[in-house]
Amino acid sequence: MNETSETDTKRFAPAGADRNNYEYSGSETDEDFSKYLLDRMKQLESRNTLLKEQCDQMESEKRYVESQKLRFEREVRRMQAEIDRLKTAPLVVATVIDLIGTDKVLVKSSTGPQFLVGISQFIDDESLMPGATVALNQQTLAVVDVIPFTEEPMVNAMEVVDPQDVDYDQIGGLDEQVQEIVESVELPLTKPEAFARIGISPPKGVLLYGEPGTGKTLLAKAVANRTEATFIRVVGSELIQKYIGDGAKLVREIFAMARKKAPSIIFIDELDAIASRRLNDTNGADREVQRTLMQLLAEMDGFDNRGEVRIIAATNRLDVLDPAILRPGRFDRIVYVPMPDANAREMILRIHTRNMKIAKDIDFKKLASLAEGVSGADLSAIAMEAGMLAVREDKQQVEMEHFLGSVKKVMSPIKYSVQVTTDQPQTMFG
Ligand SMILES: Nc1ncnc2c1ncn2[C@@H]1O[C@H](COP(=O)(O)OP(=O)(O)OP(=O)(O)O)[C@@H](O)[C@H]1O
Repeated sequence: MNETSETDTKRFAPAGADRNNYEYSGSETDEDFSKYLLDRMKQLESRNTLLKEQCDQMESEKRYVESQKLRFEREVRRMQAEIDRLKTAPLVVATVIDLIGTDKVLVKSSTGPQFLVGISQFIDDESLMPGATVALNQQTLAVVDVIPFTEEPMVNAMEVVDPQDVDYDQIGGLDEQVQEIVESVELPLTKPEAFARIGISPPKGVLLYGEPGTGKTLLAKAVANRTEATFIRVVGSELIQKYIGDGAKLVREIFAMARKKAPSIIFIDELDAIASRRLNDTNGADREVQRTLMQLLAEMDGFDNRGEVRIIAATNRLDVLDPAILRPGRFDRIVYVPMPDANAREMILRIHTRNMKIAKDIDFKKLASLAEGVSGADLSAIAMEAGMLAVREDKQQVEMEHFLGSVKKVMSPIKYSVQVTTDQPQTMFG
């Protein structure tokens, strides 16, 4: 320690002494100096520990930040993909009309015009056939996808009814109408050669019109049963309301299905919902109705009169129908289905009580005259209600009094509604 240099002496100067002017005099002991060094080492060690701890903490923060970075990078990639997806141009939907050679196809776009377009190499040749629905690239109009044919939405819009038990003898008072239906629907399906022999085309469609519950559906079911045809029932209002935007497509699919299941009868109930006269100020809903109607007209124009698909439509409002639907070649048989007169009412009551146990003295004539102004559906309700009264009284058979009670019950809403309509103006105008 005696050889300690001048700088060292300055550095080891005791605390509190003036370090620059300090002269090592040799009076300080080596012991003091070792103590000083020990203190200094302890200080440095604790400082080192502290820095190590800080370093560990920084390391773990770094790892956390790195994992966050990865997470955000993934999120950015996902958002980018979403933006790209949203930016891609929509595909145009079209129907294949014909295949031209191996690499061209004639399509009719959903907006109307026809195009001769190319086919993407990824398209399976087998699925590309006339009638298939395809997606076209918006710029090149090349076919990029074949949309699978689905019967699913249609199954809900229409009913394939089994009209097993309905026959003409269950229809009361509509002999003329039955005759019309036999000529225009039954015979073309069962004896097409008779028409060919004479050289005339049977009507494609029959339009039944009349009040609700007068037997229009019943007529259609009976003819379907006679001809053993598939009976497809479509309700016009459902076509529009339930399948907004899809009405036209459904009409197409319904006809496709009818052809597949031929012989078949398409029964369009509430035709007025899709075929009412067009108004000038067309809103979205009207346009939808129009598209559906146009598709119906196109389908009717497109199929062969002598084919095995017949159309029967029904409406309560002939007056609101678009004249286009009544043009020759479409619904060219228009049949009025009237409310039953007294004779018809008697007949309908007899039909609906056929399978009931009734007393021998039932005066059907009297019941029919009492039930003036009621429809076939009401008469069916009268028979059912009389049966219910007999059951309630635990009777062995249905008596005249039950029928009288039931006529009164079923008639009361009719009387009420007549009263309301005649009373109303009086109340309104004092
Ligand atoms: N002429 C009739 N002969 C026998 N039963 C009838 C007759 N008319 C109606 N009915 C009875 O009323 C029920 C309902 O009739 P249907 O569904 O055929 O009426 P619709 O004219 O098609 O009515 P909507 O216009 O409301 O569709 C039938 O199932 C049948 O029981």
